[in-house]
Amino acid sequence: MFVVSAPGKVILYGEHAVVYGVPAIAASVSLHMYMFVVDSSDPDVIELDFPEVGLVRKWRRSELPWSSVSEAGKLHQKLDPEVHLALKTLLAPVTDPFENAASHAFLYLYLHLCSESSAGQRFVTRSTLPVGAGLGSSASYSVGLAAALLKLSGKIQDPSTSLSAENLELINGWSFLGESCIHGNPSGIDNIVATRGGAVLYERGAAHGSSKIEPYDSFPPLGLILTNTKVPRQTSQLVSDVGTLKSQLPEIVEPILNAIAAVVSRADGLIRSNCSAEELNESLRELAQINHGLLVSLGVSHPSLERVRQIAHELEIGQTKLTGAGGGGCAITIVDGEVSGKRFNMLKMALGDEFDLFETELGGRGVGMANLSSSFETDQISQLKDARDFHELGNWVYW
Ligand SMILES: Nc1ncnc2c1ncn2[C@@H]1O[C@H](COP(=O)(O)OP(=O)(O)O)[C@@H](O)[C@H]1O
Ligand SMILES: C[C@@](O)(CCOP(=O)(O)O)CC(=O)O
Ligand SMILES: [Mg+2]
Repeated sequence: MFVVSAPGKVILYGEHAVVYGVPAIAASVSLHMYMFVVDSSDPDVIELDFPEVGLVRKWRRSELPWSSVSEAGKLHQKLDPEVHLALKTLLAPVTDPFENAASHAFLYLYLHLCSESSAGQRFVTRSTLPVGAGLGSSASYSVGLAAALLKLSGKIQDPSTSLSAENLELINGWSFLGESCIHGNPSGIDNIVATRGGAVLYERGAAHGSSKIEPYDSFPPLGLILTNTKVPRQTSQLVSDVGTLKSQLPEIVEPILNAIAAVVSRADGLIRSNCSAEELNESLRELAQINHGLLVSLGVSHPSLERVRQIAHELEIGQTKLTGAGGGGCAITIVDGEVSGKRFNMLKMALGDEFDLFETELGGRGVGMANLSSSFETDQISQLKDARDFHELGNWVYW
């Protein structure tokens, strides 16, 4: 019995454009997805219990489309269309899009990493991250899933003190395929941040393995408020809408993507420079405003996100930008100076209960795993409340 965890992320600059090879800047957040792997009551059955997406499901291993899996597909470079299709057919009766996507990613990785003769297991998730809100819950789920199945299948040996660079590469590669099942066309930035943690400048490469990752050794301690508009949306739809706009109006969309690239390049230069904290904060706020405007012109904002922007502006709290795929979900406000309880509460009161506000630390640890003691009972999972409860479950190993 063991548990794995992976963090969510915020994209500070460059979302959407990153899908088309423009660099982007992202950092992990201190909200996590946890996946518990415990023995199933029936040795022939795999059971999923994912309360955040309302998924409770069981499959006999013999029902799964093992014959569609090829050895080449196991090299995890891109989705194998045959397995993808077999799973679409198997999951056609699952009409809820969240449940369908989570089951699809699970079974795709399970078929490739485990075998028909593996023992029965039960997989239970718990997440402190909002799902479908722009904070990379799909990537933290995919990273946790990849880590859990790689450990279960022995492809990652039980690590004693830390995960190796090879372990990390395996987890990141397989989690990208999980993200591909959920998103269709992910850039890879979310899964890299959920895997390695910290903060990075990421640029998607044209070929597998050619993406560039430039970590930040020290990321500025930005005062950041996260606001969840609670307007549901799916990243796959928003990414596909931007793709359609790009193919219909390339002469308009390409210059917007180039402008986003210039915003990211300017922000990267500033973060790596030794300019004063004040100058940095002011410039990063200005760049957030420009980046948001460019995302609006790509059609991925939402009236609820504009409301957060307007209120934060009226209260002179800072500059707000959507983060992640937009269309609802979360906004980040880069605060003018430090986040004080007073400013946080002012924004919270003005926005009201329709919105959830969080403070988060940027740049924490990536994927982790811990063995559970033999006395651990699955009933305990639903009683775990905060990061400390999860941390105390065992000796966690990280990268
Ligand atoms: N805790 C979880 N358990 C199961 N599936 C999850 C979980 N968190 C996220 N997912 C999957 O990720 C999808 C949401 O991803 P997405 O639309 O990219 O939003 P975001 O990544 O911004 O939260 C859900 O449909 C579900 O398939
Ligand atoms: C829009 C995009 O840039 C980020 C999506 O993030 P999220 O799923 O909304 O957390 C897509 C991607 O990079 O894969
Ligand atoms: Mg996502």
